[in-house]
Amino acid sequence: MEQLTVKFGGLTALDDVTFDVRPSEVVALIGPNGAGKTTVFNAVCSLLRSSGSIRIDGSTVPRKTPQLARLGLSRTLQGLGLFPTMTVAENVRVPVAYRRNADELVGAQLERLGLSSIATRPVGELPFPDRKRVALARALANDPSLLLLDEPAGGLSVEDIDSLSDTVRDIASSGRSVLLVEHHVDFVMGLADRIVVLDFGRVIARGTPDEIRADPRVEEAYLGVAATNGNGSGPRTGAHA
Ligand SMILES: Nc1ncnc2c1ncn2[C@@H]1O[C@H](COP(=O)(O)OP(=O)(O)OP(=O)(O)O)[C@@H](O)[C@H]1O
Repeated sequence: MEQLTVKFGGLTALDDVTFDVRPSEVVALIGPNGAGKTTVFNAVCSLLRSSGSIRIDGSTVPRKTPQLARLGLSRTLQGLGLFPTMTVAENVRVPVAYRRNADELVGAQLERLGLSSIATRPVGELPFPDRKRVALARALANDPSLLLLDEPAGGLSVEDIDSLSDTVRDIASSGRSVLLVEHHVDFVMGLADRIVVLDFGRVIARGTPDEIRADPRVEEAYLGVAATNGNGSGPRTGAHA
C-alpha cells in the first residue's frame, strides 16, 4: 500500500502509511492501542474510505468489498465471526459455497488445520483454540494470495501459539502473503519476516525482528512494555480519543 491515509472527522487515523507484503512473506503490524492497525485492515478491505493506493498482485484494490475475494484477499476477525450453530465444515464452506469443487476446498483446509475429526461438530460447542482454527480454515478456503490475520495469537496458550506459528509459516511458504496484527510480541518476533511499527497512525519503524527489537523508537512507543513482556499490548488505550 502506498500513502494510505484515513481520516475520521478531525482525527487522522492513518497518515501516509506505505509498506508492502511480498509473496511467501509474513509481515506483522504492531503498535500501541489506537496506533491504527485495525484501520489498516479495514482500509485494505475497503470497509473505510481512504486515500492512497492498495494493490494486490499488482491490481488496484477496488472500493467494493465483494470483489476482494476475487482479487485474492481474505481476513480473519478478532471476534472470529463464526456461525455457532453451524458445523465446522459448514463454516469453512461459507466463502466457497458457490464453487463446484467446494467439498475439495473445504476438505483440504480441514486437513491442513487438523479439523477433519471435528468437521461435523457445531462450532458453538468447541473450545476457543479450535474455533480460532476454524476461522483460519475459513479464511484459507478461497485460496487467498493475501491473508490478513487479526490478532491470531490472542487468547491462545503457549502450545497453541507454537502450533499457530508453524501453520502460518506453512501458509506463507506456499507463496501467499500474510499480514498480521498482533499484540503478542514474542509470537511476532519468532514468526514475522518483517515488522512494521505504527504509532499515532504513522510508520515509526520497519525492519526484521532483530532490527525492530534494537530500535529505541519502538521501545519508546510501547513505553518499555514491548521490550520486556511477551505480551506487548500497548498502554495507550484511547490515546487518540
Ligand atoms: N470508526 C471510527 N470512528 C472514529 N474514530 C475511529 C474509528 N475507528 C478507529 N478510530 C480511531 O482511529 C484510531 C486508530 O484506531 P485503530 O482501531 O485502528 O487502532 P489499533 O492500533 O487497531 O488499536 P488496538 O490495538 O486497540 O486494536 C484510534 O484513535 C481510534 O479511536
